[in-house]
Amino acid sequence: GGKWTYTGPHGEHHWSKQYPFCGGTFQSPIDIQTQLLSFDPTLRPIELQNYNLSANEQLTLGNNGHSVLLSLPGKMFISNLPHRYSAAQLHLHWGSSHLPVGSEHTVNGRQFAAEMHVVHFNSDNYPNVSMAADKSDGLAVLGVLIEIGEFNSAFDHILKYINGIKYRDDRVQISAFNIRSLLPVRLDEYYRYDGSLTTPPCYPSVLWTLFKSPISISLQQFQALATAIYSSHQQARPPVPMHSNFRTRQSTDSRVVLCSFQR
Ligand SMILES: NS(=O)(=O)c1c(F)c(F)c(S(=O)(=O)CCO)c(N[C@H]2CCc3ccccc32)c1F
Ligand SMILES: [Zn+2]
Repeated sequence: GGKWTYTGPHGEHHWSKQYPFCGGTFQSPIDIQTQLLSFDPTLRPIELQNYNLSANEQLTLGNNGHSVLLSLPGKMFISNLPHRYSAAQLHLHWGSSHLPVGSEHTVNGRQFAAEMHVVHFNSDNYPNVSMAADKSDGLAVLGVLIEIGEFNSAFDHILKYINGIKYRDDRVQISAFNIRSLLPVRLDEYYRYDGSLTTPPCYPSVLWTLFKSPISISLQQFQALATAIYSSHQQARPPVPMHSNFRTRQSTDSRVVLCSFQR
């Protein structure tokens, strides 16, 4: 991406100067206020196809200076949305080792340690994620809240390679695995709203699905993520650690957040 950052002179309060949508409507993330949720019985359990990738496939794990990204094959898709939404990539947002709160979405003001986003694009209407990114029906992102707790062996498929992508534009090839194992057990309980990319260009093009159940990773796994990664290139001086790569909460305005569950 461009030269935007999360703090300083190119931080989020300056994004809208170069990326006008960042100052617009339908922005993400937001605080999910559970008292204001509207139950929608048409919100069915999320159905995922071809998420169980085999170990002899390879995926690219990379550092783009803003996040840690895992490329995903387009054969993975969500099958019960208004269009087929095919997977493009997943990436993470996290806090810092001193402040282990770094989720983008919050629930009743509670910020979680981290958040994972699985980015999909409308492959019925567009050839790739870049062409879909600025279209109102272009993207569907699955959000997973991450808290500190039990060791997460599924996450270790990614975290064990973290020292190979320390610097901006580092990339490694990793063995694929069952991406479903990164998601919570309950795919039937989620929040749904219309929002945006949480990074520039902030296009209001995202159908957000945020699962109610957080997943857990261990403190050691979190610390590895929070301390291993730099936003700067390997040869850059001084090195710029990457942490707290989350956008602050945006106003919900007149949007109503739907939920797939009662109680
Ligand atoms: N939190 S989020 O889900 O809104 C989100 C990000 F947080 C994020 F960092 C990225 S990015 O590609 O790493 C950085 C510039 O878009 C994307 N990238 C997506 C969106 C647009 C686009 C276009 C081509 C390839 C990937 C992406 C993203 F969708
Ligand atoms: Zn994201």
